[in-house]
Amino acid sequence: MTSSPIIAPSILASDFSRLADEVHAIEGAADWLHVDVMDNHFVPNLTIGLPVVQSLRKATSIPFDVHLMIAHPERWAPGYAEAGAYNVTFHAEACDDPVGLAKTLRAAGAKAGLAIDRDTPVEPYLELLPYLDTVLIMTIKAGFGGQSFLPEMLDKVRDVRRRVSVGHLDVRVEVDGGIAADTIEQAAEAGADAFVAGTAVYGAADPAQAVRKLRALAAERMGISM
Ligand SMILES: O=C(CO)[C@H](O)[C@H](O)COP(=O)(O)O
Repeated sequence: MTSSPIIAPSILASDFSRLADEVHAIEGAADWLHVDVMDNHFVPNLTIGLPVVQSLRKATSIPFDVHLMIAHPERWAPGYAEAGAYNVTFHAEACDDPVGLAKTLRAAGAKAGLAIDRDTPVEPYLELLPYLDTVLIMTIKAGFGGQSFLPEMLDKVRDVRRRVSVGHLDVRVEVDGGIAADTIEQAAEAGADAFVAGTAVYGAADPAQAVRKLRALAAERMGISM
């Protein structure tokens, strides 16, 4: 199955003092809004949490792609599903029972995603794909925006894509970190079909136009006419 590319701008790169306006700037162009939740524990950075997501949910209809870079995701992830997140992704490195948490998220009405950080191999998690809706391959070390894309992470993307294709699974293969006009095509060619972009979108003069350009580049490489 070939799916249209998903472009998910990361609000981490937006102006937090004007969060709702920043979201409205990409509405109608972007597919998902990527929401980076960091706890100053699992990663050294600290961003936003559930109250902000609950408030923002009322300000826009764009689907939320929540990326939990937090310890003990089993304690917090269901709250994001209940707050109306479309997709809730937690880290493999932080979770003892990924299948159990994925089932909980689905029961709460969300899609379930598993994130794999830079230094984590993907092989042990390939057998979990039937329980997942998204696999997020970090193309940087999780924790900060604005880092350089790591092309060596694309072997993980290829591995996941191969397993998804062979198993005829309905799983999005998402990449996050350093995705921009000069890197998105490599990621698409490796098999990614969902792309998080922070700096490349919110650092652009016209964020909506930047989203459209990224989607066109990805679609062309995926052989999809838009
Ligand atoms: O998860 C993240 C950081 O851990 C961000 O989503 C990611 O860094 C996106 O930002 P950029 O496109 O600027 O790299």
